[in-house]
Amino acid sequence: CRWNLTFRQTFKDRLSQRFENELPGVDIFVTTADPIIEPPMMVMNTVLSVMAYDYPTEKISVYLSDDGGSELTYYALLEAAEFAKQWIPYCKKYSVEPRSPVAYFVSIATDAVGVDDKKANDLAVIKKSYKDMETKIENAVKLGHIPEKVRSKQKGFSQWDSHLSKRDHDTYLQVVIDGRDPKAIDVEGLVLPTLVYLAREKRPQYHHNFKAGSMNALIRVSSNISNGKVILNVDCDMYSNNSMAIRDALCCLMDEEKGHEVAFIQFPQNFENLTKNELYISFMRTISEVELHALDGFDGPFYVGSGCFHRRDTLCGRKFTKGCKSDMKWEISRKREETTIHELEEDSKVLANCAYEQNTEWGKEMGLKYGCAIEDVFTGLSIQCRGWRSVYLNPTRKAFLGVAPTTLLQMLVQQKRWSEGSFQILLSRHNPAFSDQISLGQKLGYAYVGAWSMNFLPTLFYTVIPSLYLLKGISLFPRVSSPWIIPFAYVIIAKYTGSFLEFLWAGGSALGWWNDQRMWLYKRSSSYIFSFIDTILYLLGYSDSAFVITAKTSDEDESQRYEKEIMEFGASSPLFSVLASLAVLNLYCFAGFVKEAISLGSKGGIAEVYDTMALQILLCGILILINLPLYQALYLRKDKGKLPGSIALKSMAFGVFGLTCFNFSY
Ligand SMILES: O=c1ccn([C@@H]2O[C@H](COP(=O)(O)OP(=O)(O)O[C@H]3O[C@H](CO)[C@@H](O)[C@H](O)[C@H]3O)[C@@H](O)[C@H]2O)c(=O)[nH]1
Ligand SMILES: [Mn+2]
Repeated sequence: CRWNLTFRQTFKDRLSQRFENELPGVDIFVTTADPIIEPPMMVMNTVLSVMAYDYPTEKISVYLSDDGGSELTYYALLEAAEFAKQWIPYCKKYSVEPRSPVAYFVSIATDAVGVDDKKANDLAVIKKSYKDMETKIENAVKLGHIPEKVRSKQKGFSQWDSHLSKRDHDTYLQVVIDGRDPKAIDVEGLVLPTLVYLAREKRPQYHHNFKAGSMNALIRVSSNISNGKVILNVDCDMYSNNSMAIRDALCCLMDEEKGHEVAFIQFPQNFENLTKNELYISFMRTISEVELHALDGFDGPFYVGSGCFHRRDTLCGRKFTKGCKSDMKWEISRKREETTIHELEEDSKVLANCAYEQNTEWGKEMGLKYGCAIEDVFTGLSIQCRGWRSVYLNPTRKAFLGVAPTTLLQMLVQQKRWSEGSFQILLSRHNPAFSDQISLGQKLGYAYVGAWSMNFLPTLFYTVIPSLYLLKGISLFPRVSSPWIIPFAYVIIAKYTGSFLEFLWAGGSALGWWNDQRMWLYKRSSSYIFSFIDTILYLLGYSDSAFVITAKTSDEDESQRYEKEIMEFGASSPLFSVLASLAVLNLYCFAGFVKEAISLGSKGGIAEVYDTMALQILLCGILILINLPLYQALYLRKDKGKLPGSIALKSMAFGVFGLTCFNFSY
């Protein structure tokens, strides 16, 4: 994975010089699924940030897909559209960065600007408008529905009159800002980007295919409304942190020599809410700063969902053909200038109905692929198998910032979904090994993530067996005094110094690396076991794969502990039962060994023990150190984030049971 790291730099001024008047239309998709887990205010900040890109506004169209089918989200979008009229000109006037209002307000030190200054005045005005919008939206959210007074003012709400539930409703679609309308202008009189709300039809008898389903509905609806040649897709928490990102991506897509081979440009997933030592997701650092750069050296990175620019036609199944340079036209084809907005809405709605995809290639060769827990990687793979390459861009000013999981359980559940999806790909007939279109390096890249799940086997082996044998006094590794220790010592030292230095190089902290080792262990000994079992059951037809949405909020207590980097357990999940049982088993083994060693020590046989058992002592000892926060959560902590008593009991019972079995079998 580290053979051919590739780093790219773009020259945006040259893009402007050559192509400023021929820049393509860009359709931006934001997906949300639940107004509770994904608060409308957060979603609106993302929407506003992408509406305000440094790019000709008439060429930007923003589509919000709401799988929650919630009128609260719709209402929030109406309010955001009003606020955009002030926000977009403000951003352009002061070259604001980042362009998510809330992130911007946090980032500027208010006391730095003079009071009578024009800028300070503008800032106060814009802040006030933002507050007003926020109050209105939050009040509606608190209330749980839209007050009749507001409802009656906007005919769009009447779509909800027939609403049955989140899983059973018509298509709701409204062009909130019609970019073609000469009256759709901001406070400075400049045109606004097009803004569309979509909640695709949901019926219990049709599978909705989660995010992939909503993306496909968006692809069709947008093709009927703005038909931008480039599609950017972001998760609802991933706001734009760099207003130049569209131009960065276009530098790669419009490159006259190589651009025609490129299907998509992936930016890394970075996070805003990280603590100093990244308690849970420090591994994303290695993925973003090292592994994706490495894949870029082998014909391109995976498509990892958020922060990715696609060519519309390659996303819809187009094959790469050598010498197709000439028909890559970029002109904007704003469709149907003459249709009225009402007509446009009505015939776009049909495209988002459940039955539309029946007996079509959607979900197979068209659009995002269905039937995999990570639709993104699966879709990217199929694009690469059609001969395209992809590009990884990681500018210094991060292009997108999102919300990382803030509890251990959220992280483990997310990891379960990711490893399950990768394993599904590996076991399917789409296994990249069979493709003759993708390079060996890329195949190895897919194999590496595909095998995540299976890693639980060696991990379980190494966390259980050497410790049990340590207790028994049976040595499994070479003696320290034997030359056979050299390969072991070499691998251990080289691997860990390597990964430590790399982590620091990638911008992490020493403690962050230590946390990373813990997460390495926890993912492998919980998420991966369950994803392995679930994938096998899924293949045998016994279970259906689901998409558990990652929560993007946490309560006051929880976030305080997160800030202080205290690990959050607090739930009785089977994932925790496994982790606690393994930790307790190791504690017993180590304690038993220490007791034994003390009595041996008094008889003088201790040196022999160290010589024969050194590696097992090291391994078991490190497992204990790494598990310290878990023991605390089991036995010492009193707050809500501790492990529940039931898990303490279970893990103790398992520990005793494990030891007894082992004793009897030996
Ligand atoms: O039925 C659904 C479920 C999810 N989503 C949206 O999908 C996005 C990602 O969901 P999240 O719970 O945040 O998942 P993550 O694990 O953080 O997301 C990563 O992994 C997913 C695949 O597992 C990809 O879809 C994402 O793009 C990628 O960022 C969010 O905007 C959701 O609103 C939907 O639109 N419909
Ligand atoms: Mn997410």
